[in-house]
Amino acid sequence: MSQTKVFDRLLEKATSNLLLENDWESILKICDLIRQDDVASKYAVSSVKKKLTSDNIHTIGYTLECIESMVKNCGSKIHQEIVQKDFMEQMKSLCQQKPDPVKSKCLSLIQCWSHAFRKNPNYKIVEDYYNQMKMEGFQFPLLKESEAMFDVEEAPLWIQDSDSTSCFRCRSEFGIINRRHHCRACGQIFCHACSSKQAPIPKFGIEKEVRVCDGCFDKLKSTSAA
Ligand SMILES: O=P(O)(O)O[C@@H]1[C@H](O)[C@H](OP(=O)(O)O)[C@@H](O)[C@H](O)[C@H]1O
Ligand SMILES: [Zn+2]
Ligand SMILES: [Zn+2]
Repeated sequence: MSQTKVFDRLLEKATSNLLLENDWESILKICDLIRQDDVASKYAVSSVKKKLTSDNIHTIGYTLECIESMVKNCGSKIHQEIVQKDFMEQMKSLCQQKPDPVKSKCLSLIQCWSHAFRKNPNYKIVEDYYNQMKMEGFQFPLLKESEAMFDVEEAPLWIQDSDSTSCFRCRSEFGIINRRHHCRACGQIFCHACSSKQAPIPKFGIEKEVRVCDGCFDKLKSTSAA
C-alpha cells in the first residue's frame, strides 16, 4: 500500500467521530510519515483542511488535534502550508461558526502559532490574523507560553545539484559515471563511494534507513552507541 494511502487511513482513524478520546498512536504515525517525507506536507495539509469542512463537530475537533501535533512535530515544511491566507481564513471562520470546544481550540491554536512564529517575518500572517481577530472582539484564552514553544530539529535542505560539481568529501568530479547523491543527514552532495551507507536519523524523526555520507554515518553510529 502506498504511503499516501497509509496516511489517508491514519487520518480517517485519527479524526473518526466515533472516537471517545484522541488516537495519539495514529496522530504520531501521521507526524512520522510527514517528517520522513513519506507523504508530502502539501498533501497532508490539504487533506486536513478537507476534514475541517466536516459536518461532524467531533471530526473537526479531532482534526484540530492532528493539526496541532503536525505543527509541533513536523517543522517548517508544515508551517509553510498553514501560514497561508486560505488556511487562516478557514480557522477564523471556524471561530465564527462553531461552538466550543472547537471554537476555543481554534482560538488557542491561532494564538499559540502567533506567539511561536512571532520572530519569523515570513509567517507574519498568523500574527496579523491574531491581532485583527482581537480587534474584532474575539476572546482569546490566556496564553500558555510553554505550549507555544516548539523548535523541532528537522532535516537540512538539500544542496542544489547545480551548486556542486564534485563530491563534498573526496572532491571527485561528477559526470555520467560518477553520479551525485545526497546525504539525508547533512544535505550535502557526495559520490556513491562516499555515501553508500544507510542509517536511520532519529533526531529528524527518520526511523527508516536512508542514504547518509560516511562522515554522518560515523557520527550517527557513535551517537546511537552512546
Ligand atoms: O540518479 P541521478 O540521475 O544521478 O539523480 C540523483 C539521484 O536522484 C540522487 O538520489 P539519491 O541521493 O537517493 O541517490 C539525488 O540525491 C541527486 O540530487 C540526483 O542528481
Ligand atoms: Zn566522494
Ligand atoms: Zn552527511
